[in-house]
Amino acid sequence: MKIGVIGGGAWGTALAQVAAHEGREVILWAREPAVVDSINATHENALFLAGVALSPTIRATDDLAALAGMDAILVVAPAQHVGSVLAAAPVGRIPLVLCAKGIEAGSKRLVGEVARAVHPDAPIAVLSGPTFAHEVAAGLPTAVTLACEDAELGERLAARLAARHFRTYASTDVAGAEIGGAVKNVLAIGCGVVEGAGLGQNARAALIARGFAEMTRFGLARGARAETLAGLSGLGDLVLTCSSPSSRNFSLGVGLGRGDSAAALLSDRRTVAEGAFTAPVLREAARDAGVDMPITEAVCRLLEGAPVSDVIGDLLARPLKGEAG
Ligand SMILES: NC(=O)C1=CN([C@@H]2O[C@H](COP(=O)(O)OP(=O)(O)OC[C@H]3O[C@@H](n4cnc5c(N)ncnc54)[C@H](O)[C@@H]3O)[C@@H](O)[C@H]2O)C=CC1
Ligand SMILES: O=C(CO)COP(=O)(O)O
Repeated sequence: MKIGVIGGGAWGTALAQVAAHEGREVILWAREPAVVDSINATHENALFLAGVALSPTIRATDDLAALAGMDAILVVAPAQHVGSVLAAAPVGRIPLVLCAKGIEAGSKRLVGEVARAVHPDAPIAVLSGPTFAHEVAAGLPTAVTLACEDAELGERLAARLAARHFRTYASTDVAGAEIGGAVKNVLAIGCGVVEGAGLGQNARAALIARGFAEMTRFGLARGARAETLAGLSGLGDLVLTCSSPSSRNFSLGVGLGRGDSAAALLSDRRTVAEGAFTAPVLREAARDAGVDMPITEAVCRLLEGAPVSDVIGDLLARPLKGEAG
């Protein structure tokens, strides 16, 4: 089986490593010539996944045309860039496995909707779950959701992308898998703020639980299934990303919680914190759908520069309500 990977960041590289270890032929497209050279010459991605010895069979390229004829293409560019990169890729009817977590600004589309618009003949699947790239690349046990509306294709892809330490659980709920991954990044920024501002463990647990309620309300309004949101790609990833400074979203939140500005925190990073881009568009999408998302609203205000004490004070001052509400 020939696997193409679009995106030479940490996650594209880790997924390429899993596939190559399973004996797949892997071609990875990267945007940065330095990544292509580093992978081909030294079998390491020194820019985005330094210190991991990659399989020498992974071939990197800067030419999207090299992905023609693959059996499946993993799409691992940041959510805001998936549309433009896919538009230049020779996809046709090749199954696309979408691995980015986010909502496109402006269009308010999930990544699957973006991919369908660009390549309407390509079957779409979503791979999502609690997956820090460095752990996956190190061969540590990991489990993900592999969602595809075509159940038979989904099971085939799940079998072919799995490895002994990388368990894939098939699902047909594409929207559910996508929404969990997109929303958890925003909530992880909020949990980071709690950490950075020293608000305590109780507050963080409350934010995870009430954040999950938000994710569920939004997901159900957009056609997701509750069991998907409670699974690996929803609650599973929410718990991971909200508990660890390994998360770029969580660590962005820690900086905000300490009083640094979003602009300063985002300006000197090469890696992506998807929640910063998803938060404003998620807020718009939630308002469109008539869904109350107070934590998402709070994260947006913090990204816009509102003082932490004001935002937390306003969250706590909201009228009391029933837990199911
Ligand atoms: N790193 C991780 O542990 C995981 C990441 N993801 C998701 O995978 C996606 C990619 O993230 P990472 O691989 O971590 O990236 P990264 O943060 O390691 O690297 C940044 C990536 O963004 C790309 N990029 C920057 N500007 C671009 C542009 N204008 N056009 C196209 N690409 C551009 C770079 O080429 C590079 O591949 C994100 O949606 C992320 O949420 C999902 C699961 C785990
Ligand atoms: O999606 C991830 C883990 O599942 C990675 O999280 P961060 O993008 O916040 O680092």
